[in-house]
Amino acid sequence: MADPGTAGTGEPVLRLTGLNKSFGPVHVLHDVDLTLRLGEVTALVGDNGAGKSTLIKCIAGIHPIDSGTIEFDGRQVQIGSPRDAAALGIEVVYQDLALADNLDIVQNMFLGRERRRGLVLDEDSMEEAARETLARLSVRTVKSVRQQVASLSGGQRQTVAIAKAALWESKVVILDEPTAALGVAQTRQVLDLVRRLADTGHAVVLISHNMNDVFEVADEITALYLGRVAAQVRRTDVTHGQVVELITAGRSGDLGLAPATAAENI
Ligand SMILES: Nc1ncnc2c1ncn2[C@@H]1O[C@H](COP(=O)(O)OP(=O)(O)OP(=O)(O)O)[C@@H](O)[C@H]1O
Repeated sequence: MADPGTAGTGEPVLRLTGLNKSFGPVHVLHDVDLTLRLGEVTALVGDNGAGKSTLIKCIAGIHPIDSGTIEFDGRQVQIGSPRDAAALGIEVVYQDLALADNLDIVQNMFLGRERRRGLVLDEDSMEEAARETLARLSVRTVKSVRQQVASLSGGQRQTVAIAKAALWESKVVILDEPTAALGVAQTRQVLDLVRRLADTGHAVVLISHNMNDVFEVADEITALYLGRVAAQVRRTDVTHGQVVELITAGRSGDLGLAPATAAENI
């Protein structure tokens, strides 16, 4: 029987309990529980409108929550702004990547958080840190950290955005459909990077509609259905078909879920 939120082996870093979020009369998230663990990739899946973006925006401090608790590193926290999220070590890579084309990789990785020595930018230190981060993540697809982002391929841009998120001693990195616009080879590279991000100690959330990506790289799968957690299960405990059922019907008949994890009474 699946045991939501406790089956993983990594250390829990972020725990959401009973999270609710409405926009006016529209109740979007219902009593959402979610545990993220260091060293693990949690795939967040769900149909269009299931509430994935809303959930990550609550974690990222963009949407205030209506009720529920957020624990980070074992203590209860309030995340009132993206700045609060970043201070805790939560980074989000949105689909637009938020990279500046006219700047190089180093400038992008430090955009808005530049290092200075006195009044001048400490270019050497930033360049070194950018190189180190890319090396730690075994990124070999980027030739020079002084390359302009405008000249990079889609996969390289995604790589830079992910490395940027890993630069800030972040503990939780949330990736919104990182492979959506990529071809086969670049998808492969980005999935490898997602895995390495977890292997270097981060808790990674991967939002994806692609079951192959999910099964390739996730440790844990959380399925949202109409704003409720239909299941949080180990990837090795489920089949593609069962996850598709969770996404499309909010339950899977042949999956032995504890009652609390089944999206009942919807
Ligand atoms: N600012 C808002 N005001 C009102 N309703 C909203 C707002 N943001 C999201 N919603 C509603 O919340 C529900 C969940 O949307 P959300 O974007 O979180 O889903 P999603 O799972 O990310 O979908 P997709 O896969 O299409 O991105 C939808 O019904 C959407 O219309």
